[in-house]
Amino acid sequence: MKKKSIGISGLAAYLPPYRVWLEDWCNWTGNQWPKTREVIGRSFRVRGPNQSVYTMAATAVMRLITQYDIDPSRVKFLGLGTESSTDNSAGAIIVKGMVDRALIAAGKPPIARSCEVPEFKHACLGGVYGMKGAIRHLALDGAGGQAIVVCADIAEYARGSSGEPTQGAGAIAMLLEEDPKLAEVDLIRAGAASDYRVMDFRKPMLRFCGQDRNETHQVQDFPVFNGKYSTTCYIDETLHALSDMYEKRSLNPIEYMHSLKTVFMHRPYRRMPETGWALAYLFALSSGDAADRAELAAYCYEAGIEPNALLDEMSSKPKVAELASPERLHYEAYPLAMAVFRIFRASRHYRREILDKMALGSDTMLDLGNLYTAALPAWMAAGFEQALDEDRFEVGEEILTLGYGSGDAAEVIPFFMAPDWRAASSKIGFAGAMDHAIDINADQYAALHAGHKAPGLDFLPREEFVIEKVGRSEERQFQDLGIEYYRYVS
Ligand SMILES: CC(C)(COP(=O)([O-])OP(=O)([O-])OC[C@H]1O[C@@H](n2cnc3c(N)ncnc32)[C@H](O)[C@@H]1OP(=O)([O-])[O-])[C@@H](O)C(=O)NCCC(=O)NCCSC(=O)C[C@@](C)(O)CC(=O)[O-]
Repeated sequence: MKKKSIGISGLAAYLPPYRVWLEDWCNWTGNQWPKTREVIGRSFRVRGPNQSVYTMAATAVMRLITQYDIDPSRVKFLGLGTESSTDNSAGAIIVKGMVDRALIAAGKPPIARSCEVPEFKHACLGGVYGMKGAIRHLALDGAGGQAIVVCADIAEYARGSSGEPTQGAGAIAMLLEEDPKLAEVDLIRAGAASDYRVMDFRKPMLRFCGQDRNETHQVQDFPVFNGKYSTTCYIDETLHALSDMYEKRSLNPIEYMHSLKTVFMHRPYRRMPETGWALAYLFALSSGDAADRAELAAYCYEAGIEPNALLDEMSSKPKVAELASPERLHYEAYPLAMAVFRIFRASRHYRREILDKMALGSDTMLDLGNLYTAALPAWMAAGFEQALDEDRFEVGEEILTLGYGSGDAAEVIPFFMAPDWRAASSKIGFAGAMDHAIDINADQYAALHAGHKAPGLDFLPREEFVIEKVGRSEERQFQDLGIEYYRYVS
């Protein structure tokens, strides 16, 4: 049986307008701007008082339907990937309800009545799992239809925590179908990994107890996390997912890495994907030919490390979950490899092998912070748009995507650029979605962060969903406590 070509035909974005410049934030908080610029980025967005993960998701879906002229009655799968949902029962059906009402009000047909509406949760990987679910749907019972997956999140961290400069908010919707216009997503040639990591980054419900949310009803969703340990988990899990893919495809890791021109990864902040890909490169050198091993040995000698000791460490398969204790959280899983990595980072090869492969869209990403599930698709959207401007992809070219979600799990999925990728990329409109921004000051940031109304922000929404009111009734005859009621502002 011939394998069906299924993948992505379109992408659309929504970002809340409220923007914090990290240089300003450094001045407000006494953090170092040179470090923040190098490690984290330039700015991030904050959700507004009338916004939730559902308003952002539904606005991105409306944009996708409009930009790609989708017939909603053909959409039989609407998946929501998020870790910021505020309803523990309903999920994507909320988004469907909002979009249907706005479509009907505009004289258009609603999304199919027979549409499936799952929500996918696994930290930042929920959107990738949603995309895989949609592809499997299109390959089986949903054949011939279309699917939409929307990834939406609000990444908010407690003030004063190490995660605060990595905040962000936004949503990316993707259209999936057979014979995709943008890129085929090849699940058969993908790799996966998962391992329980206790408390690298979690969101236990206990955090909500005692929150007084009377003013805007927004629940504060600050994670319980251990920054350094979370980066160790990211690196280890992405290495395992890559190994799975190499094995499945009988790839020579270093030859494969050299052959790729573009990589998009989960991006919680600027440095994380660079470090992850660079570690993968060093591991790949270790199983390469004599020249590759000589390159690795050169970095080892400069770092004062015996190459054989590094090779032993690389094959040691450390049990990262055993570092999940207060005494061991700061240990490196691969201490020698990390020391060699710092030498490699300063070498002339680093730009060619690491940074150049992540260049597409990466300047735009400096202004996004962490979008959790939407971080990887946002980078793809920004990257495809830049690739179109610079005519960078060949039809059939392989692009590697690497998703990661704390807790943790990773997915490495190859994309192959479709014949129509240029026309499909021209409709993404990512730069336009970024354009709309309102710079906020320290007081406004403090208010929005605390879930209060911000003084002096008189933004009038247009062509987007807002929360009109939040239910308060807990009567025996009628209950709607905490239910958000939405309006599409046309
Ligand atoms: C990531 C941390 C821990 C960093 O927190 P930190 O306190 O900035 O850490 P640091 O002090 O160790 O500094 C980091 C780097 O800055 C460098 N540095 C120092 N000074 C300068 C300077 N002047 N110029 C240039 N660089 C400078 C310093 O050398 C170091 O580089 P290294 O060599 O170790 O790579 C923090 O941002 C954090 O806690 N973030 C939140 C957690 C996070 O994002 N983890 C990422 C992996 S987990 C993940 O991606 C999943 C997630 C978070 O998205 C959630 C989900 O899946 O749902």
